[in-house]
Amino acid sequence: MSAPPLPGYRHIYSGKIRDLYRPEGSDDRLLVVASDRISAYDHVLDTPIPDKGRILTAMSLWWFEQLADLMPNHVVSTDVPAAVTGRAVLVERLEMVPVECIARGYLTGSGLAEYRERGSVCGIPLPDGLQDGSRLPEPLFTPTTKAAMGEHDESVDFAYVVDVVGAELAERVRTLTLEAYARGEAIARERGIILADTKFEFGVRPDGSVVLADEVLTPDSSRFWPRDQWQPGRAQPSFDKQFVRDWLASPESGWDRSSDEPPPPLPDGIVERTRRRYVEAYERLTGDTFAQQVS
Ligand SMILES: N#Cc1c(N)ncnc1-c1cnn(CCN2CCOCC2)c1
Repeated sequence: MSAPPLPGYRHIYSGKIRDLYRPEGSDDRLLVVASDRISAYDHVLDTPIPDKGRILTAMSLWWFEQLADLMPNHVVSTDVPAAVTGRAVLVERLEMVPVECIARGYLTGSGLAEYRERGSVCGIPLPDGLQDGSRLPEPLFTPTTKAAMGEHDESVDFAYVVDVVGAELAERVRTLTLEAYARGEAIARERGIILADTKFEFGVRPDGSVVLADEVLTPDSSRFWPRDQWQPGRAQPSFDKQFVRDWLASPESGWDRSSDEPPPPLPDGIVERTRRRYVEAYERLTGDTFAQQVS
């Protein structure tokens, strides 16, 4: 699903999963459009997951509301072109903070690798004996650079953030990151989902206020684990992507993950079961029914 042409909007950027447009004649608004694309093993798959863009857009909007008493956000309107209805949001154009603001409540992925090498994550020392999936003594602010498309973000320490954006803004985004994560983790936990870690992006308004931007607390910006299967000491199953990962790693796919070959198309059954996991995550978190659009 490539970025669709939208009359009245100029396409300005394509990420792995989402696309950015600017409304013609406006310099203070952007349109963020979520596709049905899904990534796995660092590849964007050829097979879309129907409704994924709509489900994650609805989930992000719901999270913005859950966090609205803690911080302002960039959402302006969901009155968007019919071609992208339900999977696009009109937002304030902000001066983006050039750092990925990551909160970790659990140790895994690159954080675990750094811990095993140095006993710390982003320069923050951690106790001995932590395993893959261990809950951290307290959530950590573990920022990274914003790498160019196709490159990997690099972990940085808080001093780097201070150097890049100044002490006041660095403190502010760290505080907001940890507050938003704590709120999200508590809400998700009550509903059977562990939010192991998440990535926020912030922007700054002309008046200097710091605003929550991008998407928030979705399975694309966070690790979602089923709480009832949490077991430190091993890789945790992904709430949303495990069917895809397991099939791609199975002999049935015929794919060699270590090769340079792109992954094969997904079977219909894997697509449908994955779609249902996104719907389940949305309905568990919000308590609402996801209304599939009849296009
Ligand atoms: N959100 C937002 C936002 C904003 N409100 N104001 C100015 N710039 C941005 C912006 C520009 N790029 N990105 C990186 C993430 N993108 C999100 C959309 O999809 C593509 C990737 C954020």
